[in-house]
Amino acid sequence: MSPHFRKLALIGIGLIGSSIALAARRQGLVEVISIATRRQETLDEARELGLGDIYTLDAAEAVRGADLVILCAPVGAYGALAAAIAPALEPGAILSDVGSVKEHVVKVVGPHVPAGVHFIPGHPIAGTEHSGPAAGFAELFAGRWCVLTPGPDVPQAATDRLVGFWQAMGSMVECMDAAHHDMVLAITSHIPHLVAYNIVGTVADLEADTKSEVIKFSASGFRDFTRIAASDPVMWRDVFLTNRDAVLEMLGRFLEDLSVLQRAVRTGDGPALENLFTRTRAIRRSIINAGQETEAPDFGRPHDAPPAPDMPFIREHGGGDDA
Ligand SMILES: NC(=O)C1=CN([C@@H]2O[C@H](COP(=O)(O)OP(=O)(O)OC[C@H]3O[C@@H](n4cnc5c(N)ncnc54)[C@H](O)[C@@H]3O)[C@@H](O)[C@H]2O)C=CC1
Ligand SMILES: O=C(O)C(=O)Cc1ccc(O)cc1
Repeated sequence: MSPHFRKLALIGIGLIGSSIALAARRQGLVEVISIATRRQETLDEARELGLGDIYTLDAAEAVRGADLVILCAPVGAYGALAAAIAPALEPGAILSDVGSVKEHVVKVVGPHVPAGVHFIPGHPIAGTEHSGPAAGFAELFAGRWCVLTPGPDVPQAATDRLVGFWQAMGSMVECMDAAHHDMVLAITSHIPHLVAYNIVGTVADLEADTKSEVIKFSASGFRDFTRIAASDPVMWRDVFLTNRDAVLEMLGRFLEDLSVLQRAVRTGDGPALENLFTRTRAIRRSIINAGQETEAPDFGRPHDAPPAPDMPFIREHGGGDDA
């Protein structure tokens, strides 16, 4: 099944939309890229960066004649966007997205999808704390997972085509149920971001003199949190508004475990602390050994940076039979 598309429409052109534009173009996966944004300023920036071929403020106009449409805006905008583009979607087209939550997307986009259009929600588990059209880079998806959550009515051939598209951009692809995705991502991505926003927020609320001391002497642990807590406020607001149940479920467990740790610290329970820290160190090592992370993550390369030195990774792990 060819991962090649005639016309790719990207609705929203921030970090993820621009990275798809650059990667799809570099891999020769599309003939024409049309880009729609809400604001003229963002559209002008995308044009200056040469990310596409057609630029418009009208999302319906952008999707006309497209055989692949990917929503790349914050998930809170998806319902209105789906309603706007629905009448212009071509029969046989694939409609997908990149949102960090999936059940909500199925709920707000699904009802607008016309018969004959194949709706396959997606989520590349790859990103940085940067946003906007200039933040994207073609290697963003290399060696990273992309989750697809096709419904039962989607023809296998359409799913295979989209799997091929992501693999050709270097991703490893897995299909799963939307609710399962949301539960897994709540603990692996959403709660870590909430914790980072919280710890940096705690520092932000300290008295001025203590705060400047913290910033002056911040060790790498706190600095790592500040990177995550610099992530896009609107995007993350929407994640927590739309994945509420799974986040609350996982937050409940997290707080229970934090209470256990609090008790261990209060009672001076060294073995309990050492035991946990030994188990968590093993998790980090298993992630490194699985090849999903390097000791020094290379997030945030600018879009015009030279190809990442680990690009052969694409051939080893992506574009193969991971789906
Ligand atoms: N930032 C990250 O690391 C990752 C983000 N995602 C998902 O990708 C999507 C886009 O995120 P980013 O590219 O990081 O965001 P971004 O903030 O860099 O870009 C979003 C773009 O969406 C457009 N937009 C914003 N509001 C809109 C509206 N109301 N209607 C139409 N267009 C609108 C604008 O063109 C804006 O540039 C989100 O749904 C997010 O959950 C998925 C994986 C990683
Ligand atoms: O920058 C980071 O550390 C991230 O965690 C990037 C990220 C953000 C949101 C997603 O849905 C997937 C990946």
